[in-house]
Amino acid sequence: MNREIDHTILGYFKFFYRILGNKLLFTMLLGLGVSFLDGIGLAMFIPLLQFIDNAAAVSKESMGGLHYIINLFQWFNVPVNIYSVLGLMVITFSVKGLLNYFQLMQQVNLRQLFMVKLRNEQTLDLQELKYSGFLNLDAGKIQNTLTTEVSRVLQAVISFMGSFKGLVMLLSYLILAFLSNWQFAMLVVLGGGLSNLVFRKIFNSVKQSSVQLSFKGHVFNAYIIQAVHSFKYLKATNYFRIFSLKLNDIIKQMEQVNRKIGYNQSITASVREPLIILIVAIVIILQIKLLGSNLGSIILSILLFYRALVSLISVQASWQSFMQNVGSLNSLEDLRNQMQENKEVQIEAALPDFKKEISLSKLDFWYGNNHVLKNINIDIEKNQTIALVGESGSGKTTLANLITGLIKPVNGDILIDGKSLFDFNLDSYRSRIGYISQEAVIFTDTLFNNITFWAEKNDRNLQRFWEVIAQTSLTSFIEELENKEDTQLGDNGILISGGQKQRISIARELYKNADILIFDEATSALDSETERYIQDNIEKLHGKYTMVIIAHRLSTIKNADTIYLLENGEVTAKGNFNEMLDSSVRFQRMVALQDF
Ligand SMILES: Nc1ncnc2c1ncn2[C@@H]1O[C@H](COP(=O)(O)OP(=O)(O)OP(=O)(O)O)[C@@H](O)[C@H]1O
Repeated sequence: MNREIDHTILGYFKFFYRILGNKLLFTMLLGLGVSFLDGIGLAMFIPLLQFIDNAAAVSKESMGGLHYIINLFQWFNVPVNIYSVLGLMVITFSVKGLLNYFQLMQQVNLRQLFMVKLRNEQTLDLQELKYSGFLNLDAGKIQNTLTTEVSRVLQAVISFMGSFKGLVMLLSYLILAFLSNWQFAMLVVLGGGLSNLVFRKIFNSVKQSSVQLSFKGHVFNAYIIQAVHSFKYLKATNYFRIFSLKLNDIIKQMEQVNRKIGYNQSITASVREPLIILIVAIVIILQIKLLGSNLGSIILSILLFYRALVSLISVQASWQSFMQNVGSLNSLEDLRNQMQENKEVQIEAALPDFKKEISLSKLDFWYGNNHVLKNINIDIEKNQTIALVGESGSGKTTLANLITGLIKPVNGDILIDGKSLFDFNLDSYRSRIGYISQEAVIFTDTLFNNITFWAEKNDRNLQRFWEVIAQTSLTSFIEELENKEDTQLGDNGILISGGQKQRISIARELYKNADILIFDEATSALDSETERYIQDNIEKLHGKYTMVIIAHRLSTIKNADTIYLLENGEVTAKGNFNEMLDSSVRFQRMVALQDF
């Protein structure tokens, strides 16, 4: 179900409530309690006024409706004296402090919970995303949303709660101010309301900038990913200079938006106080000149308003901070919607053990208008090795993607022991697949974890680890390393060659003990000698695993049980190596070109 951000206060509340549930309400309620106690504490100043020297000037008239507070003391049979009033004040502010402490602690817990929930939700969405959906998503957007935007959403929720707390404080002071002198209060509130119109315009502009900032962040991240990924190429060709110009440009654009937000913040932060003081000043003059009140009668209201104004400033500051980050709520929901629309539907029934064969039956596949695979019929018997050959773009990788269930055929079916693969849980099928691709996959972790995929380091697993290391001729390489299997690989690890990376990738799949091994140009980065060695090892697996080998180097597939020649998405010849040499002129030419 698609979720849209409803840009109203209730809409924002619903968004945060969906993630935090009643814990959000509880924290807000604590905030309410703090504000309430603050109001009560402040109200204690009123009886205190009775004890100042000129008690007559600040008597009943100056307190307006608040003189009832004094009656309250009498009602509870507490003598109204300086000790009882001060004592109550100390108690009220102490309880307020305690409640404030709980509220702040709760807020810390809430932040933690919020980040964990959001990040886990996003991780799950990414995990459940289907491959075709992933191809249509922008990598920059994914990265930016999962890192920067999530932090901005956290800032947004903190500012949102801050605004609420400030608002409650503001309201409690306003109520006290109204009780004290309603005419004065009315005029100040009117002036305050008018001043808010000015801020409203600025808030809207900040909101728009916030959305722009999210978008620019996606683009920036996409460029950064490309710069890191293609660093070698950009460096070797001196294209980095031109690429940097593009990066500089987007950095400049982001900074312009940030600057606009900053300028707005500077204006509002500096204008707020003088504007409010101006309003109060006008109201005081109006009150004295037009309504004929004396200053003594509004002194209490001024005190209350002073506190109310401090709260108003804090509400406005929190709201502005919320607006600066509100664009991230859109990004988050937008990406979430895209991921949900492209979620892979997983059927519960796990695939039973694969016993006889995988049949690709009358498969057709299109990428847009490009008819990439046409009426493919291939049977892969258990523990047999098939090879897919053909020129670049003939559809070999697409076929491998179909076999792994990463993409679904447009027509036809993939049958496992006669049953459609798509009637079973695809993850249960993929758990049995080992995929060794053209680009070796290495994670930033130790060699042991890279190969065992974070298995527990016990004797059994270590023994298995060294077995697959031997199978992939990595033993001497690892034994020469200072930290052996604990050597760090990946970005911050040691530099390893393309061939070593590929052997590590192969070792990982052998460790996994997959049923079906798919080698997509897996030995392309190896020198002839290592290739032969690995080839011998793959040969040793022949008959033990079901293997699909995609290879340009035909020497790699000499012993495959069946070779399929793909031309423009069609199988134009099949057979073992010698049969292919006899039957396919195209295959003969390919072999001749490779100087066997
Ligand atoms: N994600 C994609 N979106 C659109 N078209 C694609 C996509 N991936 C591949 N194609 C197209 O599908 C066709 C087959 O590509 P595929 O990668 O399967 O070929 P291949 O035989 O594996 O090539 P190579 O040997 O160069 O890896 C090509 O025309 C390619 O342009």
